[in-house]
Amino acid sequence: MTYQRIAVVGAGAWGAALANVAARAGRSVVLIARDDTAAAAIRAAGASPHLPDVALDPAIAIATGAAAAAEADAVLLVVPAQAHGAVAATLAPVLRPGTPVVACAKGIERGTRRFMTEVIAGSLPAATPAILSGPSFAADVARGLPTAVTLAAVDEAVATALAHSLGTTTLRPYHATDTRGVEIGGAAKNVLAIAVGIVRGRRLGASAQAALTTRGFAELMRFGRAYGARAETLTGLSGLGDLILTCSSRQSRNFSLGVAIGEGLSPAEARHSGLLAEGAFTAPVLVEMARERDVDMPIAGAVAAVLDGRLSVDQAIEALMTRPFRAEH
Ligand SMILES: NC(=O)C1=CN([C@@H]2O[C@H](COP(=O)(O)OP(=O)(O)OC[C@H]3O[C@@H](n4cnc5c(N)ncnc54)[C@H](OP(=O)(O)O)[C@@H]3O)[C@@H](O)[C@H]2O)C=CC1
Ligand SMILES: O=C(CO)COP(=O)(O)O
Repeated sequence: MTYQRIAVVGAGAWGAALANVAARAGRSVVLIARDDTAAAAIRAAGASPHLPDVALDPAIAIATGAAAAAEADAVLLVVPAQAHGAVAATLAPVLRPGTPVVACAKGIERGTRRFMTEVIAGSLPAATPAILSGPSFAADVARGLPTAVTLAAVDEAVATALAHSLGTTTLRPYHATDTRGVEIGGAAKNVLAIAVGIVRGRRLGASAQAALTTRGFAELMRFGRAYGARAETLTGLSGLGDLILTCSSRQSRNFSLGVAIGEGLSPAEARHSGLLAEGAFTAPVLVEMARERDVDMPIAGAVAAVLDGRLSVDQAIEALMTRPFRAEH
């Protein structure tokens, strides 16, 4: 089974890339921008202003307003994590019951401490929540470079149908049912990438970067286990895979935020780049949730403390390096 009519809600870098993916897979695609001004700019440029160098497939319809999603067989929700709930709620009056709504953001909702599929279930109780995550830079995906992601829904038939609807010879979606594992991997890796970026910016060396990425992965695994994820999901594309990508490339906005802080910008200055770094929003809530279940996450804790000014970069490094020696596992 395939979902033929796809609505992509959110016309930033990732929304534009996923709209191109769906069009390339032969689907009928509507890309829904935030407002008429944004839609007009996209139509004029033939591209999203957030991904200006990659042309949108001309077959993609550009629209505004939730009503444009009314005919959709499946919806990709591609706005920032903190906007998922509000934007999903606008779709409630128009979607048919049971329509799969795929969260494409990587984060945890602050305040409510909800994962992305929980946010969708809260705003759209009649929809079928799903999640897409994995190592995939929008620019690479939009250009048709080879990439692989995980697409999860609790009902395996839905996950499989979504994967068949979006998969092409350049984007391989692996289907899964562990939605919790997939959403935890995507959310946590952004926070850890900020830490590794700081180490790069401070020029602490490739060995330190590898150590921090690995110990970061241990934190991601501990958090995942405490919140019901399966280990094999966390070692898959949306956990380890995305962590490796995001902790090693300047293409990542989270890693780049860390680099800027490591090079000496204050967190406030570094966050003024205008680029979305989801890890900065997720860090405090990730740390709160870890504490709640007694999960030790010193690297994520250090990122949260640096971002909100409780620790300087040097104090955070010292705190991590002077922790008591312990067994690796
Ligand atoms: N870029 C990437 O490589 C990847 C991104 N992701 C994830 O996708 C999500 C979106 O990222 P990305 O597309 O890159 O971000 P961008 O900043 O490129 O785009 C965000 C889009 O969401 C819109 N938007 C922002 N706030 C709201 C709101 N309150 N209501 C409605 N629309 C809103 C923006 O509109 P406007 O332009 O008007 O502000 C913009 O179109 C993030 O969670 C990210 O982690 C996942 C994989 C890859
Ligand atoms: O999630 C991504 C790649 O998988 C994109 O990373 P950034 O949001 O850090 O740019």
